[in-house]
Amino acid sequence: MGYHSDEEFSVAGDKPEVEFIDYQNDNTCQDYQSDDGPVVVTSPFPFENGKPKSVLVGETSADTICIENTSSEPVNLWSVRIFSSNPEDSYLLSMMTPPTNDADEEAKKAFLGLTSVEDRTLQPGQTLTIWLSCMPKEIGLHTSIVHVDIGDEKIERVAFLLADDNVSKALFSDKPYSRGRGTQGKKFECSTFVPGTRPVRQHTQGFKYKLPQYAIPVEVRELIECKQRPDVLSEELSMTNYAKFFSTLLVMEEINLEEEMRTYNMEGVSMRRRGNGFLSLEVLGLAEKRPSLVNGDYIVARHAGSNDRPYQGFIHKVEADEIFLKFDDSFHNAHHERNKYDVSFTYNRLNMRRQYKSVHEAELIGPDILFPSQSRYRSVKKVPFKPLNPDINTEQADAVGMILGCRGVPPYLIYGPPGTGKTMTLVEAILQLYSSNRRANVLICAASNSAADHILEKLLSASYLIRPSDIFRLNAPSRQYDDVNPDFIRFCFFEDTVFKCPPMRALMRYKIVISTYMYSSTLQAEGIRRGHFTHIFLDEASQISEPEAMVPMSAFCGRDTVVVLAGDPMQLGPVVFCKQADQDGLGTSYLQRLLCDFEQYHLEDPNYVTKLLRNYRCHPAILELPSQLFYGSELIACKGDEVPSVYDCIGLPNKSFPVLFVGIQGCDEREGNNPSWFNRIEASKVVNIIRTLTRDGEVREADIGVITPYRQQVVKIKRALETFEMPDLRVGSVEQFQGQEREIIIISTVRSTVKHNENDKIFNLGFLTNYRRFNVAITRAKSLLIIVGNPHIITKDRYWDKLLRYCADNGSYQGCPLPPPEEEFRYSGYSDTRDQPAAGWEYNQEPSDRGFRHGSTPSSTEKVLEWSDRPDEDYHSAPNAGAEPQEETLQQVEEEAGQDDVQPGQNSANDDGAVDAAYVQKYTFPPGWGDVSSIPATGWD
Ligand SMILES: Nc1ncnc2c1ncn2[C@@H]1O[C@H](COP(=O)(O)OP(=O)(O)OP(=O)(O)O)[C@@H](O)[C@H]1O
Repeated sequence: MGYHSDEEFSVAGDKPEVEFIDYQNDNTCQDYQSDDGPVVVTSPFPFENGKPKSVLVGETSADTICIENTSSEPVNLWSVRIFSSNPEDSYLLSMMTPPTNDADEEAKKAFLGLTSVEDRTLQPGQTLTIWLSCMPKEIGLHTSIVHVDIGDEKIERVAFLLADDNVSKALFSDKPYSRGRGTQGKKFECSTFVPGTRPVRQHTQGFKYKLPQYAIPVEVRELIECKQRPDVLSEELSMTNYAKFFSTLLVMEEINLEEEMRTYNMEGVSMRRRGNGFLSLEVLGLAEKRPSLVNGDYIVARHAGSNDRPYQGFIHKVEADEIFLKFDDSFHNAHHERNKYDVSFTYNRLNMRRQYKSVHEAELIGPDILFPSQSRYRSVKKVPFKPLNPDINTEQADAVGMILGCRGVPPYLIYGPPGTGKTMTLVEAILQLYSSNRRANVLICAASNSAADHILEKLLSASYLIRPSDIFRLNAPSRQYDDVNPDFIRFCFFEDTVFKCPPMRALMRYKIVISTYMYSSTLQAEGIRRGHFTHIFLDEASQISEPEAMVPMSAFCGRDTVVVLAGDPMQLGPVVFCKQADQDGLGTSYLQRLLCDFEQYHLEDPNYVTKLLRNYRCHPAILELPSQLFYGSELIACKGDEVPSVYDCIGLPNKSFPVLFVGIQGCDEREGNNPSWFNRIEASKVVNIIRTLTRDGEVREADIGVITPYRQQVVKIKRALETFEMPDLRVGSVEQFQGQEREIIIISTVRSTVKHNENDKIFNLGFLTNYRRFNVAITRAKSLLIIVGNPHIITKDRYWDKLLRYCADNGSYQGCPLPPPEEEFRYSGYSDTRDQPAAGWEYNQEPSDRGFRHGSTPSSTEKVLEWSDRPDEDYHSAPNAGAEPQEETLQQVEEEAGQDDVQPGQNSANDDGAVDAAYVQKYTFPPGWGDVSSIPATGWD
């Protein structure tokens, strides 16, 4: 289908450049060669496996455009011309075969590239062959629009080439993506099974406390599976319904996780006999933790298609994509290599059980933790102290003084925007307690292993004070020994490189214990009682759900325990997979509930709370935008505004503005059955920037961090960096960087394809549209922030667009042509209720105001009206205009979004970095073209 119009082409001088043409993998402009008219024009550079053809930078690629007159009359070919190319002038037309890369110089010189071919007659049946060639100088997508003006027809062809370099080429994947994952949720009916052989317990000591099962009550399960809302969720949260309320939310979450885990079930698979009496099973995706399985988990298997009683197989070892299992002996004896099995994975309930227990026991610790009343107003006597850290400012010192003066609950809160020294204040308070109060026993909890290590690191930087034997870093056995910084190993307890909880007598000797929230329950199992810890510090407390926060609190809070929470509700919140549970309260952190529901916190009574606003981390230019967008411009930049000259090597366009947007049109892809996205072109660009920065040795690799929202992009960038041996350079997700900082942060945004149709322009940016993730990502850099991404995609999200314009307005944009400023969207809603600044809460945008205020959640109806009210864009020049809209079902989209970078049981299984849930949107979009609005319409309508 070509485009036919009665209008004339625009005059040459008016023609716009191709700014951006998008495509989708499986349907392209490639089928436009069968035109209705008498002239047939072929499309150059057909897609390969649904993707643009890959070419190497510096090499010439050429393909033909054949113009055939199929009529019985001669037709006049008025012109064939390159209407526009991106990058500019990257394509040429010619009447002869362009010289190949190894052709001699003379042939190359003799080659005459044109931008247009004019005036000739095509006889009936005659075919004219014209060559379109491109020699990319840069990596990224190269596009060209070719116009053929023949007889009465005007026909358009669009060419795509993706220019790779050696780094991106090495990341190329020829494994096509398929959504197929296991048996897609097929329920494996088995109420009982033949028990398997458990691995030997990793704990040498018998736990004094046995964690109850907390089986899901049948009636609650039925209710939730029938999509009915349990009554308790409509009640106001109180001391009497606290355990029931949160248990119900946990059940909803657990059922969701079970379903998710079932989608990995497999049918008709084989197992292999391995040494030491194991059977091994290949589980594709295991390396990416899809599913997340660790030693001690189990699967259930039976002969394929049978209804036999199934067998339980415990996982004794996990290696790459294989698990090593032990079933009952009878299963092993009956096994033949040719046997086929149906396999069901089970969700690891351990962390859920810890949380059920925590909410049940929370009722025992009384209302001062759960519902700190205003009637029992407290007046804390600030304790004077001599700061150990000479840098701490007045507000931080006040907070420490108050913490030292606290006697028992309610909790004390330190909250404030990124980089305002919350962790530093906690560290000062801990060190003051340690050095001045020999009775003090401190427990510090963090949301992930990396966050817990970060606190250990900060404490150790004052190591002249702390005796190493007084401090202990508790690790779960599932944590890999090699994952721990060798400097920290002496603070851990392990046997044969397996981490353990030390025996009670050793535990009692430590003055400072650092753990993740979840694994702190092991201390209780080991015998530590309530009241042992005089102080409990909960860092990044806004990142965890209330039941998670209750794990250490309900286990260890005695009457006199001082509890201190630090966090920022505008940064990443709790990980919740079930949308309903998320909305009903599981997505609200305990810290947020205190700030929201209790006046003494809400009004920032200094007896309960300190708010920090001085930012010491970021260059003022890095800070300005997040301060404006999320903190009512209240943030005070305390870092100097010098930009080190060592950054000149990357050619900062504005030398005093260290926020650089590097625009690149790459290709977002997925491979195998892994739903996470990657973009090899961006990966290569990131590596290139890193190599330029570190070339002279003035910038250390440890000073650089790479943040990208997609797990697979993390893998690809790490792989690309392996070649250049940069082990100290951290590449991770936003979640893994929360609480952390680097001199230089490079963000790779990955997404490069937008899907939408005429009526529904809701964007498919997935993880990028979470404002909290955005806020965390852009506030990690101290001196230089570089964003590598496709500006045409990024601009579709309100916040990323602001960042893009912020860079452009300050002359700090490099790369492909910028999209025109988007029509100012009136955002009455966001991509979902969690996706707006603090659902139910928001920082007040009035600088004079206090900061927080209650807000209301715009309804989704408002959002739809808003979008459908937008004037229709000009679609008729789209090559697939008129194509049948393809509707993706909610389920498909949920599957896609839900799997993006979140794995059920990930935290439960490996106690590792928390990840935020994907928030699901419903999209309707056509196959074929993406951003149809960006195809130049001039001349064709
Ligand atoms: N009073 C201060 N003077 C100088 N530097 C400070 C001060 N307070 C904090 N910093 C520095 O600011 C940076 C951020 O501090 P910190 O990590 O404690 O902030 P945070 O509020 O916990 O950040 P986030 O919200 O991102 O977790 C660190 O480099 C820290 O050393």
